[in-house]
Amino acid sequence: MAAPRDQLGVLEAQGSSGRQGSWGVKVAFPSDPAAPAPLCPHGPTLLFVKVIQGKEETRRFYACSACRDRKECNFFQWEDEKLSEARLAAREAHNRRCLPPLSRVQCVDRYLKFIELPLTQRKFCQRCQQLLLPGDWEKHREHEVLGDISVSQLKRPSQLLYPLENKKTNAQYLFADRSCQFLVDLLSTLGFRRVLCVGTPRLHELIRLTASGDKKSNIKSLLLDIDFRYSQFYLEDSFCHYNMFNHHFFDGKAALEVCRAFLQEDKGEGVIMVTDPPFGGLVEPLAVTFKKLIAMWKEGQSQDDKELPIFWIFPYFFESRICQFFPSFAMLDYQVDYDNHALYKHGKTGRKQSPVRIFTNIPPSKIILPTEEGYRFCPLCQRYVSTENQHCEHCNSCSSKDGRKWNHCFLCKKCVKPSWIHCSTCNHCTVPDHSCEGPKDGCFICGELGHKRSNCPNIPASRRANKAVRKQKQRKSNKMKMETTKGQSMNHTSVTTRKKRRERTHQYLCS
Ligand SMILES: C[S@@+](CC[C@H](N)C(=O)[O-])C[C@H]1O[C@@H](n2cnc3c(N)ncnc32)[C@H](O)[C@@H]1O
Ligand SMILES: [Zn+2]
Ligand SMILES: [Zn+2]
Ligand SMILES: [Zn+2]
Ligand SMILES: [Zn+2]
Ligand SMILES: [Zn+2]
Ligand SMILES: [Zn+2]
Repeated sequence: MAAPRDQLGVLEAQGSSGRQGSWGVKVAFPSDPAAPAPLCPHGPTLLFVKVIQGKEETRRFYACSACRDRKECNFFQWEDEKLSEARLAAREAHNRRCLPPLSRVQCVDRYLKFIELPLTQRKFCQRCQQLLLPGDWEKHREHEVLGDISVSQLKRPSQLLYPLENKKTNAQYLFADRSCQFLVDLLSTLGFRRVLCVGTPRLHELIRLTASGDKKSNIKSLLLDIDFRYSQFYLEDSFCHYNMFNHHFFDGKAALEVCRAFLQEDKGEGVIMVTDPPFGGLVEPLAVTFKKLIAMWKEGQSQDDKELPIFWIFPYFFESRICQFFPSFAMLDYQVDYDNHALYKHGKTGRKQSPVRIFTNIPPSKIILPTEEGYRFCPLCQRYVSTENQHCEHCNSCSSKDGRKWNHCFLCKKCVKPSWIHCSTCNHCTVPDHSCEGPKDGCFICGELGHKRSNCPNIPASRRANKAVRKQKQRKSNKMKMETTKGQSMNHTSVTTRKKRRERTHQYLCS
């Protein structure tokens, strides 16, 4: 039974489903909305439908909401499939086996014991990604163990833990200091007192660090993340093990109430949600989840017309898709940089321009972008824009999306990328080396003209990034091979060990 699971997300961006030449899967609505979705270890599954050439297949199926790779979670069930009692029992047993090794309460208990230990007894197993109490030492004797874990290390778990970079689940790309500091300063300038961090562990820790160091900016933060390792470092009121694709709290009602209380404190005043989901994730289930968090915040609100302030960090080519669900959102020009993403990081090793932006319902006029990093204020648009993003008098806006100067096309009546030309056969602007023969010569993925499969905005960013990273790695590896022949040997062991270590930790965390 082949589940078309790996194609998830292809149809997602820009609402491309239904176009000729497209294929993939999209989220569907259950025929019976009252019937609960079957559960996988990551909570309620989502209903998907396969779409080929714009046509939805009739048979729909449930699959994991969080993992876009069957290797990570292989849940599959046709919508109309009836399971035997035995299979249902086996599934329940599997879900139970996949529970984290420790309950939330046990984690907190261990953490409290750990911080009581003298420095010399505070150890962290790098292989198991776990803080060790003296009773655990023997079991980890042969593992790589870090000693003398200081309080400042405990306060920066995102630096102690290695990022889970598996693209199809965690895609844990951590903010570069510059972007993280910018966000913290901005939140403080805007006067927020509480931040609900959904999938932003590094921002969460920087907010807490800033608050403990500076009494004037005493912002509180609550982290919701699927990465269970973080539960070792926080008490119940500052971390919830959570799945943002189905609004599932792994620790049940108690955790949900922590989140509710956090959102509704001070009658909901002074709180903002900041989220940076995995880029390969589907926008629709995320939007459904965020609307549930908004509703939770609204319950505690007296004024109906207010909106929960949100920063949703995502690549710019998802603009139309995000605005479809949140019409009041605007995209800021600020380019968010990451530490561990070869393409989305600033400077020499990354490309200069990160495609990741902030989408928000806070008026852009209130958000000051740093002029020393190449932003300027446009008095006509009443917002900060990239310096090269010039105001187009015909569009009456600073129209560039990617930070470069775009050119106005009078025939298309809009600004277009600088490399594009107006093709009189196609009757619109597009890349110069296109073929004018119609949809079959357009993009293989979405059928649109103007870009090729490799640049399709409908491929999740992560996939494209992967490809570019693979290319980069290939180049590097070719270079290394050349160097090897010059007498150097490659260290295969370290790569294998790292891979094994990751697999083991993944078992510990997710299965
Ligand atoms: C792109 S990273 C963002 C990290 C952020 N840039 C930072 O530095 O704080 C995505 C984050 O979302 C988390 N995540 C991935 N899938 C998730 C899910 N289904 N539910 C909740 N969190 C998830 C990852 O563990 C990771 O921390
Ligand atoms: Zn799952
Ligand atoms: Zn260990
Ligand atoms: Zn302007
Ligand atoms: Zn224009
Ligand atoms: Zn044109
Ligand atoms: Zn043409």
